[in-house]
Amino acid sequence: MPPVLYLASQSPRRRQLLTQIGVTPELLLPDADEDAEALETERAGEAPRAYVERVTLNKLTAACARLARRGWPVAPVLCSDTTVALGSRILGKPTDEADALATLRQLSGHTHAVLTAVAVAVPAAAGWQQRLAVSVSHVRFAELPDDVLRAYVASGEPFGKAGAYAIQSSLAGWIPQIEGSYSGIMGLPLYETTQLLRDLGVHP
Ligand SMILES: Cc1cn([C@H]2C[C@H](O)[C@@H](COP(=O)(O)OP(=O)(O)OP(=O)(O)O)O2)c(=O)[nH]c1=O
Repeated sequence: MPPVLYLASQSPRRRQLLTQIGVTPELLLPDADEDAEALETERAGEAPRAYVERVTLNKLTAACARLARRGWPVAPVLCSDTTVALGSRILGKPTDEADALATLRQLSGHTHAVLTAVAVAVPAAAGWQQRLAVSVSHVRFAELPDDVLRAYVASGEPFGKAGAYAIQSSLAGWIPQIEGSYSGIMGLPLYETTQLLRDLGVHP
């Protein structure tokens, strides 16, 4: 029997969030020789929204190709990407401790945007039907003391996270205000995801 949904994501948070809305996905993780980072390459001058949409559709296309290559049963596929933007500047995942510290210092005392795109492909008569939605949230950080930032970076928490932080971590203690979607900031906007899955007849 094919699964209800494949989740093409290495993020344990996305799996946890999908489970929260009653979907237990089958994981469709990249093969060892796939270059997942290449799908997230930035283009000079590209706006954050265009970037997050393009990367998410890249992930989806790669996931559908993976399914076909493996000969796994055909079923709907879901992908997502989270991008942090300070104005028009994209703040990606930190490359090392210095980069994480520099990123967090830029966020300190300011409001930034968190954009999460979610895309779903469903099997159709000719290939796949694709749909995408984007959730945009705003997060305000208080002034972050340097000793707090240094300890946070030393904890390892920033790595693998867009913008070098997680809202579901201790740094939440320095966020006086968010506007938008808490689940979207974490990595999968549950309202938009539910709407897409309902529209496509995947999940009630
Ligand atoms: C801003 C923010 C990001 N994040 C995480 C969500 C994502 O996992 C990560 C952004 O990287 P993504 O490239 O969106 O996702 P990923 O590489 O972890 O997983 P995959 O591409 O396989 O789906 O940052 C949080 O967990 N909390 C936050 O508050």
